[in-house]
Amino acid sequence: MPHAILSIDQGTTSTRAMLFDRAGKVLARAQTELPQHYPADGWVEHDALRIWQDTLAVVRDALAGAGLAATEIAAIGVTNQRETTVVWDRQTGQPIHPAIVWQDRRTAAWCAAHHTPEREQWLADKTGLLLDPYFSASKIAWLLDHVAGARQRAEAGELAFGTIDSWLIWQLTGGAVHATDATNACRTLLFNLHTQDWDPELLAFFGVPASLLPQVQDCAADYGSSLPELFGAAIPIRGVAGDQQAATVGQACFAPGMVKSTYGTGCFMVMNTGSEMVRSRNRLITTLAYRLDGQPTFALEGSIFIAGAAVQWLRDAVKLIGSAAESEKWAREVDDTHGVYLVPAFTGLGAPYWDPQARGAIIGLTRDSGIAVIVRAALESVCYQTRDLLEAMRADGTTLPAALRVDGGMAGNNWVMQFLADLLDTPVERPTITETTALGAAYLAGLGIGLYANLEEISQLWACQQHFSPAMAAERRVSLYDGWVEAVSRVRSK
Ligand SMILES: Nc1ncnc2c1ncn2[C@@H]1O[C@H](COP(=O)(O)OP(=O)(O)O)[C@@H](O)[C@H]1O
Ligand SMILES: O=P(O)(O)OC[C@H](O)CO
Repeated sequence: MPHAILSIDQGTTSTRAMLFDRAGKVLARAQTELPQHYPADGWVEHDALRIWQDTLAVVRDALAGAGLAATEIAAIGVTNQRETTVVWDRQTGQPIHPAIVWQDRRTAAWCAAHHTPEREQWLADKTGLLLDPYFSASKIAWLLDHVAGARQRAEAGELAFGTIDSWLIWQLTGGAVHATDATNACRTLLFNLHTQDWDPELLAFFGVPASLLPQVQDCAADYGSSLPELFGAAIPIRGVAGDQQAATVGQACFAPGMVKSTYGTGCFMVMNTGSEMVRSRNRLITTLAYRLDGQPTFALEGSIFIAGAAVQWLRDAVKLIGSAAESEKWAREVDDTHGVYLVPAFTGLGAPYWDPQARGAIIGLTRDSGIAVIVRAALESVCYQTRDLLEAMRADGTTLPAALRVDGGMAGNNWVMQFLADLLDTPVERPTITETTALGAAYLAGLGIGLYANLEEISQLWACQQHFSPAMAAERRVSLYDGWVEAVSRVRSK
């Protein structure tokens, strides 16, 4: 059997293809940026056909880069930005509207109008989620209500819904397979974590006809094969997971209590809770880590909307730095921010606050506060927000991890990783391969095609590139975090 695995990683800002060998070594990669469309305040859209064309292009580039033919690829793994919603015509394969992206807030008023404490509880009990525009269901309902004729066509069975994984699988298989995996399904607000299937009561509440929905499968399963004419030969599609769940697999967080934290534009922290569906009392999400052989493995997730984006803001909006990497040099220039805190609530606050009305602030400025202090405060804010999530997990009664496994662009900043270890009083570990999202999808596809016998084999492949040990005095750690809690309280709207 061929030993290379192709991973398609369709993210919010880019589409990439990576080829891995069985040991997880990168053989080739190709990437292209994805344009963002903001047609109205709070609206964010993607061109779904462009996503498909970009996917074809990066896969072909990666194959050419590695000098491999499609016949030398054992399987395809697909991972994707989650929640983003596409509805298309089953006959023509044409989307009826641009994709509505996870960040899109157009259904905020609908969610607010339907919010009652009882309903929040009902939804959380079934789905582990909150009634928030972030998740797919209200986006689907919006499309059915605002695109002319869409509701009748959906009821007649003419339309299909999918998150980006389903959309790409449909296109890759020429419309033969309309499927999604359980980790993507559980981000829609339509999927019942207990029954592990679509829930008729939820479909009725959101007004979504069952005929729109893809079949829900395990993360390592048979998703058909790519059409032979696309890449020169058919390639089996055997692995699928949402990007944060794929990163959890790529980080080999397979034991309960293991946590990975991904620092890209935002930060997503996922704690494996095993077969136990831990219900957060602190506004974390209960979600799936993965589902294999019909067995769900659950997780607690905290989502922070602004992490690396705070560094982009320093670079692009206020122009204090010339590059993201330069932030590290500035942070090392001062030994303290002397009470200055930057709360990057640019788009409200995510977990555990869920406060869409909060806005950002810099607090505690004096005449001595220069560029270094402000840059350092921005980097520190990412660590304080991570501590907020760990505190919420601690308050939910989970055992805190022995070490935090990190990845994503910002994990390359050694100063941030050391401050993170200090502030959490927990070791931070950065793996040799930081493209853990693509790697996780490749591992799932490898499991699906039989290249790996089990998760144990995969966990042997994880290797630490750098370990950051906590070294801060307890007193300082406590007083710094107290200052952050006070700073957040000053920007909150409720
Ligand atoms: N050395 C660095 N220090 C701080 N932030 C960084 C550094 N390198 C990259 N970043 C930040 O990481 C983000 C890019 O990470 P990436 O994982 O590619 O994100 P995404 O997949 O969300 O687009 C950017 O927001 C950038 O500002
Ligand atoms: O594409 P990313 O890496 O920004 O991840 C997006 C998340 O899946 C949204 O829930």
